[in-house]
Amino acid sequence: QTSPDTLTKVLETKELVVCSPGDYKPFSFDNNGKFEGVDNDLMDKLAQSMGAKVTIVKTTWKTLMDDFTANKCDIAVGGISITLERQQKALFTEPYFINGKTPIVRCENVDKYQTVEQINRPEVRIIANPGGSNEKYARNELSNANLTMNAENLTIFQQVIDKKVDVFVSEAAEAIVKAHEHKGVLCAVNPDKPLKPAQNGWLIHNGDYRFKSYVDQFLHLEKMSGNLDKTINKWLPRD
Ligand SMILES: O=C(O)C(=O)C[C@]1(C(=O)O)C=C[C@@H](O)C=C1
Repeated sequence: QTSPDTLTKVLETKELVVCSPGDYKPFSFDNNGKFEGVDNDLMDKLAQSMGAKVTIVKTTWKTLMDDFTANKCDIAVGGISITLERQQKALFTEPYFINGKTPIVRCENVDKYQTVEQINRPEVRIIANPGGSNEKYARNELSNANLTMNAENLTIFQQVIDKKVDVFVSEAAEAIVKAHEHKGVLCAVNPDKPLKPAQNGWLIHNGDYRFKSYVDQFLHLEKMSGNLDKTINKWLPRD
């Protein structure tokens, strides 16, 4: 089996095909059919460096690895946590964001849900979106809590606001964005000290070290120039 050569393909076709679930602010979210966020800005710039344009292929957290390994796209983005399980199926770029599991709660409950011990109890109603690391974390680390699965990520926050559930443990970046969108109503519990740390990266096809090296260098230059921080700050409110 020959290794994939994504760089040559993109240079020739002038198209960078990007998989994204598109349900996760600040990284990639579907804004009336247009995918926006940190990762989409960076994909536009990455494509531009190869004289190419981005085509988005929408995926889901459940189907992400299957869609990627079935070659539906050249690179996958959208706030993907770097995990060893995923690394067994594909390569990751260098990390570009430090993240980690962070409870999102109604603000009056911040003191109540500071630790895993406080959340992992039968009387605590938690919620999760299917297919990604949030579901895994809820099932593995919060197995004593009362879990409701919510088919899609976007409507979870209203369930917390409406007191249908008490805690959504998600990633720090999303917790910060949602606390900002629902100021005084939803709060992120210690987003700077996650319950479980994670870093985000992008998926590169197995064996394609040439493209990995290219994208890693792109990220390295974005970091050195300060542009990565600028792009993150554009989408991630700090208040
Ligand atoms: O699976 C992952 O790696 C993610 O970080 C994605 C994930 C999740 O864990 O489900 C994280 C935050 C968003 O709520 C949506 C999806």
